[in-house]
Amino acid sequence: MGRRAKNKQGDPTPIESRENTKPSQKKLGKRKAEPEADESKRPAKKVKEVAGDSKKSKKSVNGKKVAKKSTKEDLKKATSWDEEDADGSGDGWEDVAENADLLEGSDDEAFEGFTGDLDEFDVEGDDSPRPPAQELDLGSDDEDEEPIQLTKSKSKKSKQADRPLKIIPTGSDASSDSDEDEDDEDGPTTLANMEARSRALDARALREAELDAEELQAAEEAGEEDGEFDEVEDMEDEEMEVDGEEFVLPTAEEREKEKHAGGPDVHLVQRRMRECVRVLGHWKRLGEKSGRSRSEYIDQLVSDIANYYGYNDFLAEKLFQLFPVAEAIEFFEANEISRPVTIRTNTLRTRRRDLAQALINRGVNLEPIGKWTNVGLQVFESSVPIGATPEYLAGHYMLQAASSFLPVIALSPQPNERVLDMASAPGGKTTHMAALMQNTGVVFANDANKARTKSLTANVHRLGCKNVVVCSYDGREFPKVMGGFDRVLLDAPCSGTGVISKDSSVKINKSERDFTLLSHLQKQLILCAIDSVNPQSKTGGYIVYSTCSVTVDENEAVVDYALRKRPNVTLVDTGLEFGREGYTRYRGKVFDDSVKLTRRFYPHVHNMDGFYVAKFKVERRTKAMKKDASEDKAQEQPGEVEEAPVDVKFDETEDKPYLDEAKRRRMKAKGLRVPPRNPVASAAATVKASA
Ligand SMILES: C[S@@+](CC[C@H](N)C(=O)[O-])C[C@H]1O[C@@H](n2cnc3c(N)ncnc32)[C@H](O)[C@@H]1O
Repeated sequence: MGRRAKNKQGDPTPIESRENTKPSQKKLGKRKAEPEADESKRPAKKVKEVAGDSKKSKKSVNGKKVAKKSTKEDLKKATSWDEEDADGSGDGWEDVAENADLLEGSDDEAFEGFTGDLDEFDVEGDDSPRPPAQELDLGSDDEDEEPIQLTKSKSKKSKQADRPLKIIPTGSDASSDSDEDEDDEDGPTTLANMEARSRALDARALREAELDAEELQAAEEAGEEDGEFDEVEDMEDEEMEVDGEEFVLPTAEEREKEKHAGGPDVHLVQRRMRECVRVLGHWKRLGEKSGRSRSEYIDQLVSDIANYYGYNDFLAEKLFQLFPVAEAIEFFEANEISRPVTIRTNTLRTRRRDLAQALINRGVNLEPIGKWTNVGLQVFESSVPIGATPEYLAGHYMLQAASSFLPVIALSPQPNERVLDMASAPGGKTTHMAALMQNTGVVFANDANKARTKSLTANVHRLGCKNVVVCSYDGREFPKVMGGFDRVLLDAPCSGTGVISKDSSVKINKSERDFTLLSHLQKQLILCAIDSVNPQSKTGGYIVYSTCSVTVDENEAVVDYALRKRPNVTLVDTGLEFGREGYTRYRGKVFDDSVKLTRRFYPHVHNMDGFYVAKFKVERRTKAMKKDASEDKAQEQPGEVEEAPVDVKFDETEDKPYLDEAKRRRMKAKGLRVPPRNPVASAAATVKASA
């Protein structure tokens, strides 16, 4: 079976953006049409954008070098949070796209600039928390309210006009509302009709997605046995010729030569990518004719993707493998575009409609994100910096990526519960949970990085969360430190491959070793998170595991590991209305069938950061479970599944190389002489972890 076919995943998402179903040739074609001067600089520019260290950037096209693969040895450095905010200075800027126009202004500047009167925002005392967020309904429940004219949104062209208009809407809420949705399209958007407008957009997107899906299906059924998009047939002959010459795929040697000569011309790269996508998408018809193997085309395409978008070869291939060929290009393209700026209303301080009104009055052009959240607002443009408004300073909202609402919605913490946020800084999700719990119960907000707890604490105070206790332990010390929680959120440290659009350094600084170490840390943390839950909780007994990464090693592999090591947990529905199913098979790995209950989110599909969410229910351990675990073990394929001891946390032999590595790092940090690595042990660890 071809590589693409192996990797292909069915699309369970009810809606996909129109872009998602377009073959990538179009996108690449568009690039071709762009001015040459800009184009030739593009890869180098991308690399230059890498935060803070343009010298890292080396190898590229046209003689420009793109950065060497990272040689970071340190797991800490492998994670996205350190690079983002190692000094904890990112107060309130949790997971937010860097959009200079909208977000400019540091916190300090913002405080200096604040001269307003907080009373005007009708801030309720913290002692009388607002009703739970679920009860808020923007617009429709308040017909007497004076409609607020969003004149700006009608008269000005949004800066986001070139992107899919909305963050992905839900598929389930469109059809029944269609009449009302269509209604009064041309009138001004008011707070009263905002929700309906939002639904209308959702409904339209659904209809378009359905049409796209139908078209796609029709195209597939129309005889393209290859199973990929077939809309370029007419262009076939034209495309096969490049500058009057027939396109010929370079050999591996030619590719090497080309690299040594300083990299290919950017136009050549574009053309080749287009050709490779086209041939791979029509393999039966075009592949055989080419006389080359599918893997030769794939190697060329991956190499060109790395070059064109500025990734190291390893990461380009790793991400490429996640998708069918044409979709992979969509993913890489989406990583070049910022996601929409979004804010979360802090319902401990205000209501969404009041916040919207206050911000509209300040010249902010915004809309509800979509029906799936009743606290989110998408900011299209603003004449004031969104991170420095009086409302921001008064804690009426958190600048927060839409994707990071998802794990909290899935966990759904209830009032009066005892909740652990195991890796919580800078606190976007902690403060969301505190609000859902209406400032009752207690949220233990933990983060191993003490520096980052500063911004966490600042946010907790700013947003008026009174039920939060901040602490700083290594998450792996739980439940020894504390256990018996009703719910636990593990928003795990990860590689950040879902947030490349906001941190492009990920493109070049992640190596295979980083993924190995991260996956191992995540596996350790998830077991500790599970063990910290009180299985007898009357109201809960849940854990949510999430990452802002799209790799399988950090997501399904971790979840599957937890299922194997802890027979007392089961995956349950996340309750999220959209998102693709988690993989149950991936490149020879087979995961538990229930892993399909987990959800994946992608920039090119949902117009959100790449994200992953899994929800577990934790039950009491019974003797039968222990027995089952050993029976399961007996049935395991040799070499495929690790031992699943119920009482033992980690297999020390298996973990020894990692533990040694951690010890080396600690010694290094203390300035002690570090013993040389045991090459046999490290190699064994790498082999085992990648098996
Ligand atoms: C993805 S960020 C968390 C973002 C946070 N949940 C939020 O919503 O604002 C991951 C966090 O894990 C923390 N971390 C890394 N290793 C950890 C460990 N072993 N135990 C606990 N926290 C850890 C990092 O300091 C980082 O703040």
